[in-house]
Amino acid sequence: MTFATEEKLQWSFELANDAVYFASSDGKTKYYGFGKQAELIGGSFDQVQDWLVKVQQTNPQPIFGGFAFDDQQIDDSELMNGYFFQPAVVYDVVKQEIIGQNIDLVRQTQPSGAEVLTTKDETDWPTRIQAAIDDMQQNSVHEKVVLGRQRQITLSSALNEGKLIKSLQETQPTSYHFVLKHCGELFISATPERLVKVAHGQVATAAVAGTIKRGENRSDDEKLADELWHDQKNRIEHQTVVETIKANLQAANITDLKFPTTPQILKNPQVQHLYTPITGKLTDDNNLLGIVKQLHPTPALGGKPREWALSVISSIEKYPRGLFSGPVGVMTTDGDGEFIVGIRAMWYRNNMVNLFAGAGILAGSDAQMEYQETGLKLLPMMNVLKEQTLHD
Ligand SMILES: C=C(O[C@@H]1C=C(C(=O)O)C=C[C@H]1O)C(=O)O
Repeated sequence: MTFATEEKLQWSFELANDAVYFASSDGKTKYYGFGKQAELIGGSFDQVQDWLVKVQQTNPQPIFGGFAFDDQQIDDSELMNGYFFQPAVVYDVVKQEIIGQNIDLVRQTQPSGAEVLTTKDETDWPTRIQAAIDDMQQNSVHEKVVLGRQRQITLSSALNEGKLIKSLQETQPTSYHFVLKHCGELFISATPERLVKVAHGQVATAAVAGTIKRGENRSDDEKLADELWHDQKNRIEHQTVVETIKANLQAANITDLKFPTTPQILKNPQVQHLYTPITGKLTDDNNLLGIVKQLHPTPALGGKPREWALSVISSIEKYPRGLFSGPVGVMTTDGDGEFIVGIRAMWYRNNMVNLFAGAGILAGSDAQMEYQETGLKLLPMMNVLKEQTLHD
């Protein structure tokens, strides 16, 4: 039997009530899942762990989903407060394997793509984040907080979901892709950031923090990368993330930690980041979700100290984040799996989307420059929306 084409899999999203698409930037993982044989809404790390064991005892098949960033609730959502499900069928594109009940994938007539009708930004964001900058200038123990903003967009019609996945692949080829659909809501992310991958006892994570724009040409781009690499503010911001991840991995009993001593540069079409890959070994007294619980939120998404940063985030940000900047991903059956950080993201429902972007704020931050940086981080999803109206 021939394996389904990706085009067919993408088009099948439209029909499914519950669906998922997850692809890693290294090309080693690519799944499409449809239908639902089990679900858990809004579970804590421990509840998801218990549920996972139970569900996979009955059906040893992959589970997909995500944890909300924090405890703040989004009232009108069944997806954004945390959602996990086990699809009835999973198409493993890399292995060309079908896991679960084979279903008939029928090519649908696609709706025409959605057009952007109105856009609302939080233009008062720089003024609001200034309070956090002032606080950090006065209290040196308050080192870093990542503050986010949302762009609310109304669309002329529903999103064309087949086109959406194709656009992610074409416009964000160097990112992870994650699309989670449940009852008419979608969470979409084209993130550069892995939270943790566990495969055969090996643990891989990374610090991604510190950002600069891309250059107009190669030499300009290299100059900007060099500027980022030598910039004190960005290096401190990055080092905070590296040190915290290392300490948390040690606390999670991960051994054999390996990482380069200076950061590398990670390039996406819109921005470049400081990047430090970190690897280690899993010991018997922990597992994938245990590590996620220990790491989340890293200071790349929360801040340092963690509890202070979380309280600043909930008081300064206007709306709860939901899955934005939360751990989202897949858990396969043998304890392996991968969680990424749900950034460069948007939430769709009822012809509306919220786009999300945040930036690491330090005592030395300039609020207006951070606003511009978040503007660049909104571009991946803006580009995906733009593609909705283009003809194939
Ligand atoms: C919070 C976001 O990005 C995070 C913040 C970064 C920074 O401030 O330099 C870089 C990468 C991410 O860890 C986002 O994209 O929304």
